[in-house]
Amino acid sequence: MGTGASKAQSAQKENVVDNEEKATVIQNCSASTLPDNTSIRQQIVQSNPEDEEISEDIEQMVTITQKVPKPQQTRAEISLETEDVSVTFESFQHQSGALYTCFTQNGVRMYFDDEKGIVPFPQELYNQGKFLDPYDESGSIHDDIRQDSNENPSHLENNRTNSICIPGKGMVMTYIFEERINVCKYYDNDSDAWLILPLLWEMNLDFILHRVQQVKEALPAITDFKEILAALRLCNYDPDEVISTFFAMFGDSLQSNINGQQNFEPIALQREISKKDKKIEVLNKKLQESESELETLRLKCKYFEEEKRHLIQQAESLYEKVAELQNEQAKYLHEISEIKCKNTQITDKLQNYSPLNKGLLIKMLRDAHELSISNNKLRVLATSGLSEIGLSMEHVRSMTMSLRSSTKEIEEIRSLYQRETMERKLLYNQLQELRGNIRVFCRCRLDDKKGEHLEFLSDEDIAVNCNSSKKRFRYDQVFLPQCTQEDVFEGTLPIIRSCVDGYNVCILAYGQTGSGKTYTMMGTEQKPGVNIRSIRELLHICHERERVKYVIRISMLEIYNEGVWDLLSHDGNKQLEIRSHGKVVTLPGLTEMEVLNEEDIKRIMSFGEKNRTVASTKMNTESSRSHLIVIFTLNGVDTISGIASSSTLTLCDLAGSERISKTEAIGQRLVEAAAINKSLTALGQVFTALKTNSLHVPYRNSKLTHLLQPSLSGQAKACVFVNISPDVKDLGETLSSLQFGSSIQQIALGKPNPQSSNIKLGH
Ligand SMILES: Nc1ncnc2c1ncn2[C@@H]1O[C@H](COP(=O)(O)OP(=O)(O)OP(=O)(O)O)[C@@H](O)[C@H]1O
Repeated sequence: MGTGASKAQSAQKENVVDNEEKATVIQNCSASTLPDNTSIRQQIVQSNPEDEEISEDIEQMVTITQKVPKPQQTRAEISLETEDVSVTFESFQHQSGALYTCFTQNGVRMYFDDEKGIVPFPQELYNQGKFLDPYDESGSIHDDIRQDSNENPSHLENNRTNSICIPGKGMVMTYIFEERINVCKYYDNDSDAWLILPLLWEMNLDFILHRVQQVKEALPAITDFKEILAALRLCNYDPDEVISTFFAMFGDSLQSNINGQQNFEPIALQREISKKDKKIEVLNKKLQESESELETLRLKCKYFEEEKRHLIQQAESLYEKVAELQNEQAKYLHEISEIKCKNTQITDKLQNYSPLNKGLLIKMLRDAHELSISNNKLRVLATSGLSEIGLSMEHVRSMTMSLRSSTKEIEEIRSLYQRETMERKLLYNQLQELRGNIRVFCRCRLDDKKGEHLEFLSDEDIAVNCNSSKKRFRYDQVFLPQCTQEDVFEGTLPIIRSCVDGYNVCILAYGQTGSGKTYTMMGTEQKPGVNIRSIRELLHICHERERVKYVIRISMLEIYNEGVWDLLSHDGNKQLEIRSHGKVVTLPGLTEMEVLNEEDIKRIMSFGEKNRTVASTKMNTESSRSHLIVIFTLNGVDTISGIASSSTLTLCDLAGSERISKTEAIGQRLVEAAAINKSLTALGQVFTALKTNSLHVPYRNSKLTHLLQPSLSGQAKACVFVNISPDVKDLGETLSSLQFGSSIQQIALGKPNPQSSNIKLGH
């Protein structure tokens, strides 16, 4: 790997945010910026069958450019030399602000579509923007396509100048301008302006090809030239910048490929995962929108149901009234007709009928008439009420229909979402397998003093705001201050289980003093930490596997001032020597105690803790100035097959990681701080060597790394907790811890392999 790669590594740390943004842009424009040759050909032939010959030429050119011409190839070999082809480039400004490069070939206007490649310019786009006339109304060249009207080609004679043959235009001059996007332009004599040179033609420039080749050589894992070219454009044709951006995107996957392993699977998986993530995001959004639409419909439906009930009640009471009135009317009519009949009879008989009765009759007739009018009014009212009810019913029916279809749509989206999420999970697991087995978690201490400087962006991302810049870090998981001990243990559960399958497992807590390492590892009586929960889980799994007989032993050690001390020895604190034979590390004389249940473990650990306190008091130091290591050895024998397995679970509460300069230590404290610094630096060096697949991993640079060698080599699974304080006064230490953690995040221990090298204790 050349200088580009080493530059890339340091840039990777410094420019996490910048590179991530660029990476997103590169990913967005990659693979779609240049079309695939078959699709170009199809599209051109479809749009204009007579142009098959031209399309063949283009196809040939794309094929050649995709294969990357060897340096001795001349430009003539890869240019489009068909005489009868006339190409005119145009710029189309979409109302969204996007600028499309179009060109016209034999009367057909084509453009570079981000997804489909070269396609005929869609009819519907004509109304959504305008073609930029190289000359605006005032006669001057349009700003969006003009590079610099003062820049005459004759002034631009340097190594950024080139020339290229564009069919129909002949040789044109190209120039790489000093700006970020679309920097390669060609000089168009007809319009006297610098116009954008499409990527397809840009591939013909030696200047560009040389840089593409440089990136390709440094990163053989990136095989797509279109992607490299698009990235180069974004990075001002600086191959080093492109390399570091790709590092930010693919990290250790590129690293392992550089080291000769021709396995590009992780990159493809990462791409797949990021595609899936995007899809999931879209589906998620759609699901949310549909759900909120459904909620609105549900509310509307509820409202109309209420309305319907109300109207039905009204109609019922109206019907009752109408019926009552109709009865009354009928009664009156009956009475009237009776009276009328009697009246006629009486009139016939009595010529001089009393004027009083006549008046009564007239009054009754008038009453009957009024009753008939009010009856009609009621009838009209009842009819309109009924038609209103009919309308409401219609409304409710249509609402129910759309509710039903929305529910169906939501169900479909939900099942699609679940499928995508499942697929993502599968891909993620595959990626984890390929990456090796080191998980890095970040946990923030619970504190009222949480400042604005920490931003928890997602389950995996945390950002620190300092000096008006934002540094972003990605972990396997970020635990918020309010996360419980149960939540935190969930993350480590899978690797604890693999200890029973014969893997060496190591859990480390890293962070400054007071950041919550001991709380995470040991916890309290009521809220036990990872230590107790892990061993509980181990005991539980061992108990479940009836066929295998397990023997579990515990040892407890302390590393203080580069000395290893046995905390379980009964004859006071005993110093131990680390010996190694090949990959096997031994600690002759180390006390190991067999444990059968949780009570045994608690009792033994509290004995060890007491020994630690006595020792630290004797030495006038604080226990947080040493590394505490608890090792569980698990030996299993399958009672049926007789197969034996052996593994270790190493739990490590590291000493505070604060820098010596901060502690202002002198005398004994300075010696302590220097020892801690040495061992944590050695830990960092081990991780760096693992990251670069170095032939030599400096495990022996400190007692800590020497002891942890079997748990940090290719045959182990590890889990690192980076504990941070939310207090703004700890900002510096928080940043340095997060940086340490994120550098481990990119390490692959290698594919784990059960039952290999081990810590052999007490021999
Ligand atoms: N997530 C948390 N929730 C509640 N209390 C916490 C949490 N993390 C830490 N604490 C409390 O913060 C204090 C400091 O934590 P702890 O002793 O675990 O830090 P440490 O990093 O181990 O420090 P040292 O290096 O001195 O051992 C303790 O009182 C602990 O109970």
